Amino acid sequence: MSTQIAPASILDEPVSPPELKNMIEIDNVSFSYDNGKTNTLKNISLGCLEKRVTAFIGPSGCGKSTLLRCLNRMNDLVETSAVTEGEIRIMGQNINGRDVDPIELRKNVGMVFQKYNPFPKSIYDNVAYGLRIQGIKSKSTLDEAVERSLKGAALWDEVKDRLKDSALGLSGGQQQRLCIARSIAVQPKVLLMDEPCSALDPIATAKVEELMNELRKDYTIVIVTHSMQQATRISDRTAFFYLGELIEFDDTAKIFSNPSQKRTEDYISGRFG
Ligand SMILES: Nc1ncnc2c1ncn2[C@@H]1O[C@H](COP(=O)(O)OP(=O)(O)OP(=O)(O)O)[C@@H](O)[C@H]1O
Repeated sequence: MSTQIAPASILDEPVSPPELKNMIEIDNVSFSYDNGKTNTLKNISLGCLEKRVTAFIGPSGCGKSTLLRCLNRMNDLVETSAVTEGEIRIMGQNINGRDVDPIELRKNVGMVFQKYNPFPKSIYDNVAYGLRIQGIKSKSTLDEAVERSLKGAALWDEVKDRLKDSALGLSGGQQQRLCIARSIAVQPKVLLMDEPCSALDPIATAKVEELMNELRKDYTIVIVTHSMQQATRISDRTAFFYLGELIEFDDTAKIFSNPSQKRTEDYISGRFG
């Protein structure tokens, strides 16, 4: 079955070697926003391989962001919401267990949002923020972490001479890479990205995509994207959702060249969504 002409992957090693483990295990998860009256997510099971990029795709309202926010318990902020069934494990630990502190969880599971949201502080202070709230005061430790994180976010060369300037003076693409630097400064294991390029122009998008290829060497990445071209370029595996259900989950190359399900085929070929 041929679908659409998909652009080539930009990833260095797009294969999934069998020795890779699942960093995230989503095991038969249902989720409700309204005290269990209706389930927005229904019986979702999938695993996200460590140091690989998993893309969530599907039409608006299918539950991609909801599932992403379940992974660092951001949905806890909605009082009436809950995982009604199943379990999510990260590094083998049930993240909804009673002993899990969501603030601790979020140190390991960072998040980058659609609308870049630097603090109205200097570039340096933005990146150092998470470390300072962990109580780190040593200037040399902070300097080192700021440089490492900005290099890791491919922003160092552009800002190294103006670290004390306001982050709000950077371009949109630079602000998004600064937010990525802020997330990786605390050395999480997982990076969740909710449409990180949707507010960026094509050049800034290309930079963030190249950056993701680099970040994937150290982090497990889960990205929600509306762009099927982006999913093809930067993800190893893709999950297609529809009306709160996981319809198909497979290697990205397979999903976009030879999907098993008709609904996946219809979606990626633009017949709906
Ligand atoms: N805080 C909330 N309270 C109640 N319902 C919500 C909340 N957030 C999302 N929903 C509902 O849950 C469903 C799934 O929304 P979600 O944002 O996860 O979908 P999505 O696939 O990410 O959509 P989009 O691509 O448009 O961002 C939608 O019907 C939405 O209205």
